[in-house]
Amino acid sequence: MIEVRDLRMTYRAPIRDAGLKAALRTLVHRRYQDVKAVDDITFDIQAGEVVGFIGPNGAGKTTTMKILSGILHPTEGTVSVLGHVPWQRKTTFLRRIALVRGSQPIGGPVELTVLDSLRYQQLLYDVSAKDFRDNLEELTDLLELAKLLPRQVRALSLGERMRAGLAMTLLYKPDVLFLDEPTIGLDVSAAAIVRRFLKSYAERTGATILLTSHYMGDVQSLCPRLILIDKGSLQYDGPIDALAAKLAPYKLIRVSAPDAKPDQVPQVGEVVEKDGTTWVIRVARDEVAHATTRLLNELPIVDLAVEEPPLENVIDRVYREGVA
Ligand SMILES: Nc1ncnc2c1ncn2[C@@H]1O[C@H](COP(=O)(O)OP(=O)(O)OP(=O)(O)O)[C@@H](O)[C@H]1O
Repeated sequence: MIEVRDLRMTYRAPIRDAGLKAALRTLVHRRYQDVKAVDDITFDIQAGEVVGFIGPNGAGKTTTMKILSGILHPTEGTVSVLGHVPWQRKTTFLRRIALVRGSQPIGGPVELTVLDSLRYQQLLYDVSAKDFRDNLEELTDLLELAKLLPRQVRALSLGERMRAGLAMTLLYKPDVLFLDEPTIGLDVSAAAIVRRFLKSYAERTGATILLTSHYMGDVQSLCPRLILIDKGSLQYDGPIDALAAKLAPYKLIRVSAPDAKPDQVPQVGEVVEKDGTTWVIRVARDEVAHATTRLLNELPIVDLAVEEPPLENVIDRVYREGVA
């Protein structure tokens, strides 16, 4: 469905010294600096997969998304999406894909009402009257749009714009969806509506989705697979569950022992959390069996659980220290 081979993108960014004089000088003599945004990325995505595409700020996620959706022409490499070269921008390709950007969910005229924007989209994408009625009914229901339909786009809040933007995009049922930070800036409940909607949309339609987000809640609830990039290079591509095992060399043991004395807890690892008589202890992965046995033998334990470290912590560590 999506094939990316040896993808590279270098921007030529204009630069100049500070000050008015320097600004005037650039009118006759421009200087540029090369910025490597994507540096040799290769991956495949199969039909129906929902993949989280993550990385720190400036990693190259948006650039890759723009190339895959046909907005940018890469410097090097080959890409095939639905059998098309995206930047050729054939109508048959554009009608089957969509790029939704959380920072700018609606691209059309802001004077139109939401319903008129949807009708405009119907014309642009040649959606039949029946499909329009059916899809609109379904999207209105799932995205809680009824009250928004008669309102002007310009007067919508960011969360409302996102919901309306998703409806406009999904009205023509694209097979491939590129979502660039779909919950950015949304409050907890608006983000939850968007997440719930995307999950059910993916399950019902079997759409292929590539999603970037800085909120691990998004990727954890939606994406069984993660692709992690940093400074334009691929760092990890695999199941989300295996990421912690590969990248975090420890597990957490949560023990609850109401009758234990505070100094009775054996030194099996670093205590990272303490709440009354419950301790969370960080233990090296290959020490877990030994540590658990000691805890069970030496403490009056009522509950013990071995947990993977939270995804946030793993990702934060990877962003700060890189992949070993
Ligand atoms: N039009 C452009 N001209 C020059 N450099 C650019 C341009 N767009 C992006 N860049 C640079 O390319 C690099 C990758 O940017 P990109 O927006 O793809 O990163 P990102 O992973 O989406 O980041 P974020 O999480 O902050 O949105 C950055 O160093 C950025 O400054």
